[in-house]
Amino acid sequence: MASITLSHILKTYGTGAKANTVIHDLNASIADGEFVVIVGPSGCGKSTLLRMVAGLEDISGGTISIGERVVNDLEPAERDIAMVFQNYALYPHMSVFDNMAYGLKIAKRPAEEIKARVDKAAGILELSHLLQRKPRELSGGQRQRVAMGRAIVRQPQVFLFDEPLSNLDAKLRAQTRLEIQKLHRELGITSLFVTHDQVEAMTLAQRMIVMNGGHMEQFGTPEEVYNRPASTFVASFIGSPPMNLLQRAPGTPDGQILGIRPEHLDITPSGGWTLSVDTVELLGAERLVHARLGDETLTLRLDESLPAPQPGTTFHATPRADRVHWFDAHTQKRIA
Ligand SMILES: Nc1ncnc2c1ncn2[C@@H]1O[C@H](COP(=O)(O)OP(=O)(O)OP(=O)(O)O)[C@@H](O)[C@H]1O
Repeated sequence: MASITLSHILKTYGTGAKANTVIHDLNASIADGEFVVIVGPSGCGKSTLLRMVAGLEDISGGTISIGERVVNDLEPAERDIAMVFQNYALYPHMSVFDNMAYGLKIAKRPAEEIKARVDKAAGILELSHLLQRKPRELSGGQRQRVAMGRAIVRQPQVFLFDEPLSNLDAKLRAQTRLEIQKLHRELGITSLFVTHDQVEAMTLAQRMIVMNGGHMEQFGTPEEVYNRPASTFVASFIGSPPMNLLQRAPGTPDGQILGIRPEHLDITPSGGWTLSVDTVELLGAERLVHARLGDETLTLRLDESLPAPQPGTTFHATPRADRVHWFDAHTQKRIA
């Protein structure tokens, strides 16, 4: 196992007038054994960053270290990493056993050792009864487990996951998420996991890197990112529905933005803000009330058991004082 240190990482595609910098001076230290999720919208540079750690993409500037070694100029095979991809990348003509054993065969490990390592990984992943099948005879979730098994048998210092769950349906995704958590608890291997899904990020991460346009907006635990978002971008990217961001709510100083999450607004008989209801959505255990405050819109999340205001009516609500966030309207950064 090993730590990963990203120091002043820069990535530019193309040269001269066509140069396009997609990662800007990124710094992060991932501890030995830590599970870190890189999350952000499409095109923010998260796959590029992961691929640079893997050695599948050149590094334009800065250094990447795995443990004590600077790996900038090492081939992927020399970095002691294993990567799990979205499309599984299994060999269709090989059995599950051979797919999992492939890397060890290439590394010329003895046959007994290969069998022992594959059997152990198959046991952990509940694949023991499927070892003689071909990938086409497996479900999507089982294929993903084989891809993970192939990574485990190599006993790498670092696991890299590139959106490994995005081809699975919602139920399998949730189940595989739990399996990955369990696997990490058992093996404790330093892991970097890329996703655009904030729920996946919040549930899997010990710490998460939130990226936007090639910049790291925040690096923190899910609790820190949720409770103290570093910018309006993080505030609206993490959390569903997103945090309400209001520039003209009563009491908002000039040049500042008030942030309040939908669940942190309380309906009151009078006082506070006067809101007019646009629409109400029932989600099961809770209701979303979409309302207007002057010319701005906001959302409240209410327990389903509470009486909900009706569309077309007005009501009063008060933001919980200890849950209000302030951002600079110019820089969009959190005001301490
Ligand atoms: N080979 C390439 N040549 C030029 N530009 C590239 C290349 N690969 C990626 N880019 C650009 O780099 C930026 C980051 O891409 P990257 O694939 O890392 O984003 P991402 O956050 O992983 O997005 P997604 O979730 O859609 O995969 C994008 O603007 C993309 O267009």
